[in-house]
Amino acid sequence: MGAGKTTVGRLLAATLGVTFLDSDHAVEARAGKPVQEIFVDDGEAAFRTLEREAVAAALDEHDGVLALGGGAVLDPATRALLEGHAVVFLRVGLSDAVKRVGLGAGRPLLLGNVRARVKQLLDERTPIYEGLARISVDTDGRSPQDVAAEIAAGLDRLPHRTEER
Ligand SMILES: Nc1ncnc2c1ncn2[C@@H]1O[C@H](COP(=O)(O)OP(=O)(O)OP(=O)(O)O)[C@@H](O)[C@H]1O
Ligand SMILES: O=C(O)C1=C[C@@H](O)[C@@H](O)[C@H](O)C1
Ligand SMILES: [Mg+2]
Repeated sequence: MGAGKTTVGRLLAATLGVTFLDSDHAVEARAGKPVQEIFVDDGEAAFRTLEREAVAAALDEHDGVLALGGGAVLDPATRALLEGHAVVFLRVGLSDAVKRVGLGAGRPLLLGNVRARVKQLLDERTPIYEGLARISVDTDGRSPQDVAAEIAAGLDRLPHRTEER
């Protein structure tokens, strides 16, 4: 959270001239309410089910840049579906992440002590993100435009890019 997936993903799609989709927005469209309301009304497990379905549909139907919710890759089925895709990991350190998410509004998993929760999530998830990524980009102290430009250059260098999307 706060890595900049939504912000950078949108910029990258514009740079590449392709469409942009965010899995959180797709889940919200399916549920008819914001992510944090799904967590409160229905619980995290219900959110994760909707997220798994939304990501699977997006990978099947959408041909542009897909920004994933921060926890989407915790699901083994989602990880399997991402194989062969040009997965990008936006690396962010604790300090920049905390600055970017502020009080954590709209991010239910950060409720309570934002800094401690961000640290815990980064520690738990970084190995998973690193294991999936074809491209990793450091984002600390850099603008979203700069990060998007580095990803676009990295995609150009990936082998068999056209077959893999
Ligand atoms: N490289 C950056 N430098 C500074 N601020 C950034 C950068 N990238 C994103 N931001 C800002 O950080 C905040 C969080 O970014 P964003 O919502 O894109 O993160 P996210 O990874 O999509 O988070 P989530 O997992 O909650 O969906 C936004 O206010 C955004 O403008
Ligand atoms: O990191 C997470 O688990 C989450 C990140 C957000 O994108 C949302 O998908 C939701 O708030 C959960
Ligand atoms: Mg996002």
